[in-house]
Amino acid sequence: MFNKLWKGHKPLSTEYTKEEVLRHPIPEHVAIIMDGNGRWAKKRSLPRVAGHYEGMQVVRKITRFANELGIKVLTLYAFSTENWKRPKQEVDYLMKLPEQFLTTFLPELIEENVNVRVIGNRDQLPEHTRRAVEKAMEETKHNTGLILNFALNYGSRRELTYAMQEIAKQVTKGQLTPEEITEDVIASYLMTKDLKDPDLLIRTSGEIRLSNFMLWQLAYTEFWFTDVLWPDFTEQHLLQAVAEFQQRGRRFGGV
Ligand SMILES: Cc1cc(N2CCCCCC2)n2ncc(-c3ccc(F)cc3)c2n1
Repeated sequence: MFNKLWKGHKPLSTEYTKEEVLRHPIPEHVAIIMDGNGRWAKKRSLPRVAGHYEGMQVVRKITRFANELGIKVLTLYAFSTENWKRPKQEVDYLMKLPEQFLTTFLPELIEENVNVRVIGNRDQLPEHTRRAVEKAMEETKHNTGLILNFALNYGSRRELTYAMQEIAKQVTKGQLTPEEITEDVIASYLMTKDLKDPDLLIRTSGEIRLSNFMLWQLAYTEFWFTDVLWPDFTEQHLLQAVAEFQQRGRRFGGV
């Protein structure tokens, strides 16, 4: 696969302050493809899993800062349906991270009124992983602060395929006519049915593709790419992404 690197993004040229960013509307839903963890480790002659571990620390830091900024939903692409193809040792390590993250940070997340959610196919997760995420979802389901939404074993095409199958069943049963299949009906069959679409998508590490992530939901989302590797992503990078989002005039297809 020809990996076209995103050269359009200059290094952090303009420093933004939290106060400046808070003077303008904050994107309600920010989605992040947290890429570059393996490369971060390779640059330091470390094993790939060291990059994943470091990336997990950044998840905590950025979650806290997103909450401070008043972002309502933060969706993080933690594991795709394609990631099962990675070496078994790496997949086994990755499947331990949800548990490790929640064991360490769930008390703080509860303290900060964060509502943990997961989109993706949980049936295929190891029992210990599924148990950890379902416990966190249960223990935070009444929290009304930031929705921290992990995409875990998530694939957009699988999500769309399942939605179409369920809608077709409704039509077969005579409970839905083809004319009644509207965009809102389709959206109501997606895993993100309770969430508004992302306003801003961030992808790190210079890759410029969606990688089977929220293909329906990102129809009108602003994209912000950076060459920064996820383990090096800081609050200042999030401020820059939000500030640049605020400077763009979104038209939702209009003029
Ligand atoms: C598989 C995986 C990988 C993972 N990485 C760390 C971040 C960079 C991306 C790859 C590695 N992180 N980070 C946090 C979680 C997680 C998932 C669900 C949950 F409820 C709580 C935490 C996670 N899960």
